[in-house]
Parts: sequence; structure tokens; C-alpha cells
Amino acid sequence: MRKIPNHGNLRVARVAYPLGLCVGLFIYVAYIKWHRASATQAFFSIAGAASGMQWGQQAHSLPGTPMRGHEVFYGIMFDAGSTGTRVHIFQFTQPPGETPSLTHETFKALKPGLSAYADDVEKSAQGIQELLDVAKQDIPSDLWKATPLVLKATAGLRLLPGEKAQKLLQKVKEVFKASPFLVGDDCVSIMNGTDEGVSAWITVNFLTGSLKTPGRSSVGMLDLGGGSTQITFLPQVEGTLEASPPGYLTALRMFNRTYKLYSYSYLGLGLMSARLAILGGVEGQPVASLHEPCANRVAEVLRNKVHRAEEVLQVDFYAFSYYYDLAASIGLIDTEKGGSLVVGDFEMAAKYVCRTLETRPPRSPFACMDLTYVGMLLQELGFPRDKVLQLTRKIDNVETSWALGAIFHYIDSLNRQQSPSS
Ligand SMILES: O=c1[nH]cnc2c1ncn2[C@@H]1O[C@H](COP(=O)(O)OP(=O)(O)O)[C@@H](O)[C@H]1O
Ligand SMILES: [Ca+2]
Repeated sequence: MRKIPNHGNLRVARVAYPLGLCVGLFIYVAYIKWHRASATQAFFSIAGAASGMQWGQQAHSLPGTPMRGHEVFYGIMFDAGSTGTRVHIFQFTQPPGETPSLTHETFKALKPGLSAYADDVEKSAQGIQELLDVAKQDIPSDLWKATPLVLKATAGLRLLPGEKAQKLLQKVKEVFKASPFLVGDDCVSIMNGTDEGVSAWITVNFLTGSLKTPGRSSVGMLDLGGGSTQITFLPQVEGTLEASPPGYLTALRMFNRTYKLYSYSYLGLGLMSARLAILGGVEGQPVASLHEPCANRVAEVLRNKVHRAEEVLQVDFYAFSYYYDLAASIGLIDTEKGGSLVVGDFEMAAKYVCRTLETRPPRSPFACMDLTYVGMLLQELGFPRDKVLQLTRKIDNVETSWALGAIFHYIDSLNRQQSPSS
């Protein structure tokens, strides 16, 4: 199998900013759902942040510990994904008179996801408690009561019957309320798919520095979870806006600028959901030459589900989650450092793995199917075989996930509750 040169690291190194990148950039992000068909813009808040000054005020409302005159404060974001629950503990540092910077992230993940406890809610508390203990060890105890604690659930809970999902969230809330951290009434929720995509877009553009440098083009974001998959980018071509179906465009206001983002979350097209859908129709397949029947099934599963935006050709994309894991598992990228590949590599790898299942069994019994699915999903989304993607797990030691974008928003919303006039 062709080993792809690792352009991604160079790229990441070039674009990566020191962790102290100014968080003040983000202050006052207001998030507006924008419907092409409607002249009226419906507002709803999502991704946080604001001007340096407002972030400064925020830092005062969340008291921190002075360290050599530097104020240090924290935010805890739980990601309740369909296949696992993760904690992200963000540390911010604010030198006197300056805006706060993101200075550290502690990350820990547990499997399975919260939805696996739908029929045994009591048992879900154990993992949550374990991750909370990580936060307690990481954060100085005098800051616990000023540190916001939030959990947002994604596809796993979206796909559960409402009542089961609510019971799980209620259990988490009980555990959170009993913790020493700052817990609001909105501390646990199911996040909608657009918020998920836009928060991840903010994270990756924050970490690559694209949002800091005026005129610098932003990057697109591809996230492939277990239950859903998101694509988000900033279109530059008017035709993309015109051709986007209702519900695919979202406006993000930041720095007196409105970003009209193309963002969509496909619920049920995450890798684990796709496996279920694909396998549903396969019975008694022969073990060899699986690629073709597999591709036929995948084509059926994807038919008429995915919108193709032509402009993705011109945008640089960062892809993570299962895109990363899958590429790493078969050596297309370095497991630790990530890297870049072209879209066609997934198809090429799929054909190879499907053909050699018996002679060279892959580590995962699903490898043939997963690679076939991902290769075809990307092509359905409009990516040609020669399109280069950057695959990253971390930029500057911070996880590329929606969690950072979402904590910006949460802290900003806390700030607005505390000083409604700002
Ligand atoms: O913060 C993260 N760091 C690294 N990998 C992550 C993170 N969040 C999710 N993932 C990856 O996402 C994939 C699973 O997706 P997830 O469980 O979040 O499903 P969902 O997004 O559809 O709910 C796995 O490949 C997992 O490693
Ligand atoms: Ca996820």
C-alpha cells in the first residue's frame, strides 16, 4: 500500500500558533441560523467568544488564581459521543491587562458512550465520576467552584428514544450537581448537529490561526463520528450559497463580521450507523472480492442522502475522528502525528483490504467495509479522488474537536447572564 508523504505535519507546524494564542479573538460570537429562502434571519446562540475587553470582563466574573500576576482559570467540557465519553479540561491564563490565552488542555476518553447505558442508567454514573476525578486532579481545589462544568451529547443520544435520553441526562446532572464545580441548569444537553459542526469549525480555525489573521483563508472541517458526520466550510462563491438546500447555511457573527457557513450534520451517516445500515442487507456474501458488493451496498445506503457542494474543491479541509482513525489503522498516515492523504487513497486502500481479506486479515473485521464507506462518502460530498485532506488529532497539543469551540460559547453565555448589558 502506498505510504503517503506526511505533508500534514509541515502544514500544521506552519499554521500552528503557540498555545497562548489570544482567546480574545473570539469574544462576542453570535450565531445565527441563516435560511437562504428567508430574508429574516432567525437568531440562536451557539459559539462563544468576543472582543478582548469583554473576555477580560468575563475573566473577572470567573475568578481565577493569580500566578506571578497571571490569572489562571478553567473550563470543563464533556463530549458524550455515540462511541465514548471524553473530558476536555481547558486552562486559560490571563496576564495583567491582557486578554486570556488558552494555555493547556487535559483530555481523557472512556468507552462505551453514554447511550450504551440506556437500559441501566445507574451504571452510567461511574464513568462520568471517573472523568470528573481527572478534572479534580487537574484543577487546583480553590478554583473548583468557579470552573464551569458542561456536558454535551451528540448522535448517540440524538438517536435514542427521547425518554431514555432524558433519563441519562438527568443522571449526569445529578452527578454534576454533587460535584464541587460550577454547574448551571443548562449543564447537560443534547447538542444539535449544526452547533456540533460549527463549534468544530471554530476550534480548527482557532488552532490553525485562520481566525486571527485578517485575510487569511479559513479551512474546512470534516468530522466522522460513530452516529453522525459533519461538514463545515466558509463558502467564497456566491453560487455555493445559492445552490445550498435550506438548512445547510448558518451564519456566525464574529468581530463585526458575519461568516455565512455551509454546515450540515448527517445523522445516521456516522461510521457505526453506516455499518448497521450496510450490514442490514448483506447475507451470505463470499469472503473474497468483497469490494464490489460492498460498494453497491454503500451506494444504496448513501443514495440521495448527501448534498454535494462544488466549492469543496477549492477549500483546504481538516478531517478528524474516524477519518483519522481509519487512515491511521492501515498506515495511510502516522498514528501519532497524523498527516495528509488524497481522497482516492481510501478507495485504493478499500480495494486492497477487501481483496486480501483472507491472505492478510486486517486488524479490524470491518476494515474493508469502513474504507469503502469513507471513500464513497467523501466522493458523495463532492471531493474528487485527487483532493488532499489534512488529518489531525491535535493541533498544538489541543484536540481537534467541537469541545473547544463549545466551551468558548458556554463561557461567553455565562458572561452574558452575569452582565446582561454587555
Ligand atoms: O476529542 C477527541 N479526540 C480524539 N478523537 C475523538 C475525539 N472526539 C471524538 N473522537 C473520535 O470520534 C470517533 C467517534 O465518534 P463519536 O463517538 O464522537 O460519535 P458521534 O460524534 O457520532 O457522537 C472516534 O474515532 C473517536 O476516536
Ligand atoms: Ca464526535
